[in-house]
Amino acid sequence: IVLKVGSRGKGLPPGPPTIPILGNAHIFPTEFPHHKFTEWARKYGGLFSLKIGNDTVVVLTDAAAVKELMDKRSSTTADRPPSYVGLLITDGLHMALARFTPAWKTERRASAAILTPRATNQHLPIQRAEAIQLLYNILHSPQSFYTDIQLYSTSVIYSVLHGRRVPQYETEEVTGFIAVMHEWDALLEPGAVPPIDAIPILNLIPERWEKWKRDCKRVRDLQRARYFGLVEETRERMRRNRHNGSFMEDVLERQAELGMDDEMVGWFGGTLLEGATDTTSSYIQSLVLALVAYPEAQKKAHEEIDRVVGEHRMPTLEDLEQMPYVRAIISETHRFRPIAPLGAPHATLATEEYHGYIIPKGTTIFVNMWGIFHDPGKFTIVLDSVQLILCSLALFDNPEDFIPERYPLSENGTKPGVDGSDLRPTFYFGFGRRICPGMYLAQNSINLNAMNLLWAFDFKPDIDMNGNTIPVDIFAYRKGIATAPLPFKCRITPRTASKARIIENEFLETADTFSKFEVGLSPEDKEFVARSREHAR
Ligand code: HEM
Repeated sequence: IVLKVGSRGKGLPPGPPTIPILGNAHIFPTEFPHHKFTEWARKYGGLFSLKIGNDTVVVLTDAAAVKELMDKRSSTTADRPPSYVGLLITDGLHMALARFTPAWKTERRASAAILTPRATNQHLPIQRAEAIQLLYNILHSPQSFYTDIQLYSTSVIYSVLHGRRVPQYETEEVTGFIAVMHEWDALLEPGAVPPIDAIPILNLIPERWEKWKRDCKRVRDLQRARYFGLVEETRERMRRNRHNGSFMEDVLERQAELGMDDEMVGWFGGTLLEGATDTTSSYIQSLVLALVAYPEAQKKAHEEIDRVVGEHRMPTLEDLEQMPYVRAIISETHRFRPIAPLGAPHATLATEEYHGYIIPKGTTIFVNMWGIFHDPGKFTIVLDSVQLILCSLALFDNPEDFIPERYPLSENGTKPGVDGSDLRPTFYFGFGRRICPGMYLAQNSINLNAMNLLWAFDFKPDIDMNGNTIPVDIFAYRKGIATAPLPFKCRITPRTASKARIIENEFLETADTFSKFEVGLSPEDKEFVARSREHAR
């Protein structure tokens, strides 16, 4: 019986050879697992399995299987694998980690009512104002573009959720929040804590010998203080009739109708805050990285945006309709560097069968987005005659390159002749009932910032003291379920003096939009806001 633990049972999809008891645990990748999973997918197929002790993991690197199992059969694949750390820190109330529980369903319902395309459009003015703030910050201190992008995504979601913006990166609301969130991410990394979900007996080790348990407690206390404090601040403002149309006001007004107690409201707000920040900033940072690394694509986008928008005004969301190349750049950034290369793990609520394979109840499923979108069989393209000659008239395998030209050729960027209909443009936002509830809000942020940044700036590699170019490293990414480029340097300059002037003027006009969100600021932040407006005048 012991020897059977860890073995791949009959009917499971194939996978790497197992050893007794551990199964594949000894070879489970702990860093950038999407690379190893992609290698295994090429060897074992679009549906392969791993055994971790008695637990089963299935990895999907086949878009048709994803469509069928994750979207169409979502009623049985919408669970999450158990997370002891998640339970310890958030009592199972973190929407992104929660199992398929009544609490998750309640939070999901609450987000669906408020994060629809129509509802998110109400938040466009603050997104637009923060996007102008980002341009202004980059214009004046281009070297801190990386943290200014993080400031953008944090401030937008603070305003949307709690009606209270954060005006500078250095403020505790940004740096403290990001530090704790990264500590929390580290605790969720495979291997960071003993495998209590698979071997519950390990939980009997007393807390004084388990640093990770003390870390969980500290993270829990810090997160509760922030998230619950923010809800209390919003509640207090509502008591004083100082409503400003924020998302949490709506939740608090409908709290009883939504069936949410105070604990749930606190963690709900916290989950949305976490879900919105690193993801949006990671996307924009990857976009900048790609523009620096691929000047030809940047040049074409500049030409298009100049043709459609011109010199004398900033782009608006409506302009995007007329900019197929900029739209292609937006899609290609998702494909080139998906922010969650393995999505977020789902788990099965019942046994499923697919193409003769058995996927038992309780299986963890990863969608290998990296492997799907970096498949040379699907994403090889030929650009033009010059490249054809360079490649000796052969198709070259280039999913690793940033080539927006894929998109005008097919909706999902697959090479001509390959059926990409199992993919969809929102694939990067997840699947079935678990699809990202912040998708529309995120898309507005992405579209606004992609257009603004391309309209306003030239992005070039940094140069050293001797004037030599320092190329960016397009592979230097942070570990974790949600990745981001590591901080990098580049030169960002305004494309024309008149565009710089427009940014200055538009920045002054944001004061009106910002005023209702500049509540509860610390004295330092208030002074910072007053100083930067004065300086702009
Ligand atoms: C570029 C931006 C973003 C990307 C690429 C992204 C992507 C994703 C992905 C892949 C998932 C996992 C879905 C699944 O399990 O199948 C997810 C879940 C989630 N996202 Fe996003 N997201 C983004 C922005 C946002 C924003 C702005 C918010 C909040 C307003 C948000 C809140 C969440 C939440 C709460 C979940 C968990 C949903 C659940 O488990 O039911 N995300 N996101």
